[in-house]
Amino acid sequence: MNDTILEVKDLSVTFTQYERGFSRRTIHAVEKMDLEIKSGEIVAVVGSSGSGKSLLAHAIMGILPYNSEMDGEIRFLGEPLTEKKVKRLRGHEIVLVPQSVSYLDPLMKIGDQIQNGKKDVSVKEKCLAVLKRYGLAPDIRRKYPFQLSGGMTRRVLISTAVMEKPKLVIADEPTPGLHLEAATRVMGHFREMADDGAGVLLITHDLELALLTADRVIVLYGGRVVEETDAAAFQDERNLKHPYTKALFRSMPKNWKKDGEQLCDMGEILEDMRKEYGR
Ligand SMILES: Nc1ncnc2c1ncn2[C@@H]1O[C@H](COP(=O)(O)OP(=O)(O)OP(=O)(O)O)[C@@H](O)[C@H]1O
Ligand code: NI
Repeated sequence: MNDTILEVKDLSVTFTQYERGFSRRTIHAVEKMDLEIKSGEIVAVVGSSGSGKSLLAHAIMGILPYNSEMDGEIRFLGEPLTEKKVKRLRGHEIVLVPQSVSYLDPLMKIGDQIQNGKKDVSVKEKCLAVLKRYGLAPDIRRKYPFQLSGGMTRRVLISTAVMEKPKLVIADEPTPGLHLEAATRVMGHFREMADDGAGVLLITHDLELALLTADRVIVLYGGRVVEETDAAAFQDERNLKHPYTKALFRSMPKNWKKDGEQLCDMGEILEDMRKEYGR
């Protein structure tokens, strides 16, 4: 059985900018990215702001901005994921837990959003079961997005995503604004989805949180993969190869030196990176 859910090969995303006069500039926002996710696996994608994380997610979902150009190959369950195909699978077999809570319609009740407008008894029952699973009370269905706390909104976004037992879950920064306990619980929900057979792509700034649950970690910088490793490698810095990954390792609070001495000069590493990657 082929248990590979997603394969991304040589993915590039570029933007063309027109500057004053007639000069044109191409921005290589994602460059020759490769990755693979298997059933049952959580792959964390980490990297600083602007490293191409959301574009990777949007390329897979088929929702890149109109002014971008994509190159490379994306395969889902062994078959090319064409524009037509992803449109059909989106919201069912392939789901996005979006970065922005503005994906919820402010004028639509939560229940209608989770049920995608469907009123059948079976869909309603499914909705109630999913709400229960994520610790939300049934009466949340009658509320509007503005009536929810940040943590509840995140759980609603996840509930919406899992209504149809997805095979691929892409979560783009699912935990900002959540306190540690709530964020840890969200990580647990992704683990459950993976245990149900899904492949999970978890995009985050928060490496420490990702390491609670991820199986593998892909580190991005400037639109490129600089390192890919088992999550377990992060137990010891010596397992990590790239200076940027080492810097991320050292920036995790648990690895701070007790006497306050800085273990590395992050500024120096970033300066080297800028030289190497041109940004
Ligand atoms: N619509 C656009 N037009 C032009 N350039 C864009 C556009 N969207 C993204 N980019 C470029 O691609 C880069 C990567 O964007 P992306 O949203 O993938 O970053 P990210 O890693 O998700 O960052 P964040 O952590 O802030 O969400 C940006 O820094 C920007 O240069
Ligand atoms: Ni992003």
